[in-house]
Amino acid sequence: MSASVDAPENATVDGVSTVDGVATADRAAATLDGFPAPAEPAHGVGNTDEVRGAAEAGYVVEALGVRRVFNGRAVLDGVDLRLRKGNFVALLGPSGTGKTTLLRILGGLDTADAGRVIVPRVRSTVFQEPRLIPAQRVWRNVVLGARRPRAARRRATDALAEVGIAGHANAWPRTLSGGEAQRVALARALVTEPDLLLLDEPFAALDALTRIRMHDLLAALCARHEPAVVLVTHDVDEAILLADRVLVLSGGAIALDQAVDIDKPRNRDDPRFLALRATLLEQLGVARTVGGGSTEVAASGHHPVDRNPTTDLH
Ligand SMILES: Nc1ncnc2c1ncn2[C@@H]1O[C@H](COP(=O)(O)OP(=O)(O)OP(=O)(O)O)[C@@H](O)[C@H]1O
Repeated sequence: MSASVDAPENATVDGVSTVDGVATADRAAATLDGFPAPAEPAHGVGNTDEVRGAAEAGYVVEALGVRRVFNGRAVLDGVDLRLRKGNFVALLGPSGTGKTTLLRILGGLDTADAGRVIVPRVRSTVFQEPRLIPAQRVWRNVVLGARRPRAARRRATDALAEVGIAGHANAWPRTLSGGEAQRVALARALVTEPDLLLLDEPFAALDALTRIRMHDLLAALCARHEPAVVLVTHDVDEAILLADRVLVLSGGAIALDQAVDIDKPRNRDDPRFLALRATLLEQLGVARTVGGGSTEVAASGHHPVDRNPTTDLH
């Protein structure tokens, strides 16, 4: 399905006029049912056949032949990714394989050198650090990107209640624990009701018990809001627990696209879970597996970090 073409920035790629390398389908265009003609896409992108075609096919995200070159090296070279509303994919891969780069391109924070990227206009990113503004109270942090500031306070309160920390609305960010701060970041990401939620190792800095709670929270929020989700993680178990599909990025492209056909909530002792974990670790070049705990691909990309949820407390 690769449609990779070499093209300079701010040029027409495969007929999709791009301002920043990302063609943006508007919310209506990206819905599955009752598809109307795309209207007013962001970034000055015209109503192209490609944007319309992706939406008509039911894709919220359509990235084809994505290429990104840094210092003469193609970090991404022919990445294809299509997502429908409610799809949840986890993106695994050794360190430096371009996971964050792909996420940044989907989020409009970076530009593909070639290929076609269609994403919905309303999208949010959660990073490993909560990135809260210290001088703003929690509720104001939540509604920073709100489009209707008048109802902001109520919407912030609702969003904070949804992530379980309504009582902290008036707090300053510095008074929050790491888990609470990341809940605020999640509330901020969801308050705009994004069609695409991009998560870049959002739980990596949290202790193991908080991480488990955040997994449950994220699963519940995604079931309710049904955005398309791309989760970058080094934690193979996290990927299997949460995602409907696990992708492995290797050699600049998606080397494995594996459906997770296990009922939710998923149990790490389930034989299907264990089998999939072994498959993914093998794909990642990791020979060792760990029973019971989470198996994380270390930053070097070649060795797992053994974790035990009951003892891995910071
Ligand atoms: N702005 C940039 N300029 C130059 N090189 C870059 C830039 N951004 C990323 N790179 C390089 O691209 C490669 C991929 O980086 P990226 O952060 O996307 O990898 P990753 O898979 O997310 O890694 P990790 O798992 O360690 O977070 C790395 O070699 C990185 O140094």
